[in-house]
Amino acid sequence: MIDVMERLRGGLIVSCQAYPGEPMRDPRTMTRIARSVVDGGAAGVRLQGLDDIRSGALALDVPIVGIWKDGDADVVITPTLRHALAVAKAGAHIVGLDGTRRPRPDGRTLASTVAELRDHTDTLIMADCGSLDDALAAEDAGVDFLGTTLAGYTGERARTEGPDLDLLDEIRGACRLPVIVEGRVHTPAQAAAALARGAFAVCVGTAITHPSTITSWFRAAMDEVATGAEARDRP
Ligand SMILES: CC(=O)N[C@H](C=O)[C@@H](O)[C@H](O)[C@H](O)COP(=O)(O)O
Repeated sequence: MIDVMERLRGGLIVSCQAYPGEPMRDPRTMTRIARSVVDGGAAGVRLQGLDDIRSGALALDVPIVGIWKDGDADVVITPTLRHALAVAKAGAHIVGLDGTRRPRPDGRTLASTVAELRDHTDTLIMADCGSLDDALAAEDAGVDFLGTTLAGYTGERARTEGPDLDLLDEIRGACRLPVIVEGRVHTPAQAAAALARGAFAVCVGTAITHPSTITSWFRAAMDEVATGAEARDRP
């Protein structure tokens, strides 16, 4: 097994996800995107869904953070032990799962989910956290990585425009586990700043792999100019 932790240290993880109903939601397409980001220097990828993970595991030689988003409860990222075991079996080197303190759909605690995963697999575990209290609880539960993935999405913290680097500082001040900064890293400068502030690795999704959102950013900026010009031209 590749030394997953060392290969990700200081690296860029690229999240390759398309959402339900989107044209790129297809394992072959996502695997091609994943191969492209690896060509560009990604140290690892984050893949959603068992088919994407299986396909990625065959085609890539970088660590895969696997998640399975399912259900319509609050907890959707690899919400139960069943999902986590399936993600590991599909070939993920790291199982990414909801690492918040919210109730999980199978009624298990994060700690018992982690313990069962340890008993049945040899994957590493990343907890997607939304606050410092989540990170402290996840560290106690025995995970390997803490992610800022859910900062701004659980009601415990404001949704910052860029990555929540204050949360990175707070977690680093209180926890000993490596922290992966994920969520709203939209520019290379933000990724570099996260690393400079002590992130173990940085995970970028939308800004690299979600063309419709990126396109909308360009449109919005251009529309502002067009609107301003119209206003100036008005008699
Ligand atoms: C909150 C949530 O459900 N985040 C998801 C987790 O897998 C993805 O939708 C994000 O794209 C991913 O975390 C990367 O973040 P960003 O796309 O902002 O770079």
